[in-house]
Amino acid sequence: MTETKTAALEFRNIDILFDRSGRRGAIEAALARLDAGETREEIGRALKVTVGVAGANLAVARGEISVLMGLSGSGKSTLLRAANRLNRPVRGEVRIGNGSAWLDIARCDDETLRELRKTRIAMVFQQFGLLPWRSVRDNVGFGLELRGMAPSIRREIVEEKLALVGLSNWADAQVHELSGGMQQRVGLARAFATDADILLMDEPFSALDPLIRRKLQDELMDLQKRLKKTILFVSHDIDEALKIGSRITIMREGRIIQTGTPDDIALRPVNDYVAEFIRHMNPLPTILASTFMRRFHDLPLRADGMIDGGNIAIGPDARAVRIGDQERVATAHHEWVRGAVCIVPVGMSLGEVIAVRQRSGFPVLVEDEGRLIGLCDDADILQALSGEARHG
Ligand SMILES: Nc1ncnc2c1ncn2[C@@H]1O[C@H](COP(=O)(O)OP(=O)(O)OP(=O)(O)O)[C@@H](O)[C@H]1O
Repeated sequence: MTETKTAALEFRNIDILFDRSGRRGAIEAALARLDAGETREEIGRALKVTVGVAGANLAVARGEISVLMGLSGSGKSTLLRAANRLNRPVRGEVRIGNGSAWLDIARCDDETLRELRKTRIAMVFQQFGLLPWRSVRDNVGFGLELRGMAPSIRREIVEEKLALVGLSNWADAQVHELSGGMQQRVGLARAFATDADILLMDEPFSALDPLIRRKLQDELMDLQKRLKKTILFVSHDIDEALKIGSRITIMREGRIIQTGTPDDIALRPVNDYVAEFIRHMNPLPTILASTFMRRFHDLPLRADGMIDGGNIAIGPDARAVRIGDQERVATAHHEWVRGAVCIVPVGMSLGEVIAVRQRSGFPVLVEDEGRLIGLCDDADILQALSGEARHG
């Protein structure tokens, strides 16, 4: 399996059950019923055992942001918390790469687990998990302090991480003096300070108001470009998931329904349940030109040899374009001049394509690594807006 090679963290056949009955053998009985195909609800009713996660398989690749998405109670946090054994699976493995070998977090000894939590896996919570009576600096350095790191070295690392999240001037402030968004930055800095390569983020931004939330999402994506951590991120917001996730996993009633890239989820939902999530997303920042443009190789040629794009014709050298009986130049959108047709990159979002289309007044051409490959006209944009995006 190629995924295994590059995975930093891998869940294999994970079942996590919670016994509310206190009866001996309840978990084993629940597993037997689970294997016989009974639902979470049936098992809960019959045995007072909650199925938190069932049969979950997920590989999180090194350096990616993998988002767990689903409604409340779908098992996202339960699965996430198995990654540092805050929840212990009753069956299955949680594998983490350790040099050239794998370690099973679900079964390793306590000493190894403590070491992993200190050095490899850090967690950022929704409610920040900060110590309000400590200063910002002392919160960021908390994990290092626990590790027994000397104050002078600790201070250096803490300053560096505070600068990373833009809080250098707040180092001596008390945490309660900070706004929610700033407190969450302290949480991020603390996670970064440990140098953990795996970050677990449980709805870290959901307590924040929408503007701050979007800003922190942008900041996280920026930081991630530089730091290249492996991030497992829980969210119940499809827009957030599609924005920050390199891969998204949709969960329902403890089970994984679909794992895929944002495009897979948005354009190729495996069933109505996933499609329903997608119907509620905001397509403007999410859908990319690559997915709703018309590709040149799907378009007919005109008698004069130009590609027939309806309202626009594109010459064989692909820079000479014709609208009606007028020749136009095609130019990169950031070098736009009046009367020109704009060329945008294939990764441009629907919202931005609309803005460019609006400004130039012409259909928009799409390029990939310097080569023109397609176009977006009003009909393509409307189809994308109405959820009928073209498949890439
Ligand atoms: N420690 C626990 N003890 C008993 N039941 C639990 C425990 N943790 C989770 N559960 C149950 O497991 C199921 C999945 O919960 P989980 O918190 O993982 O869902 P979630 O998708 O993260 O939801 P939310 O978005 O509301 O946090 C729920 O039915 C929950 O009540």
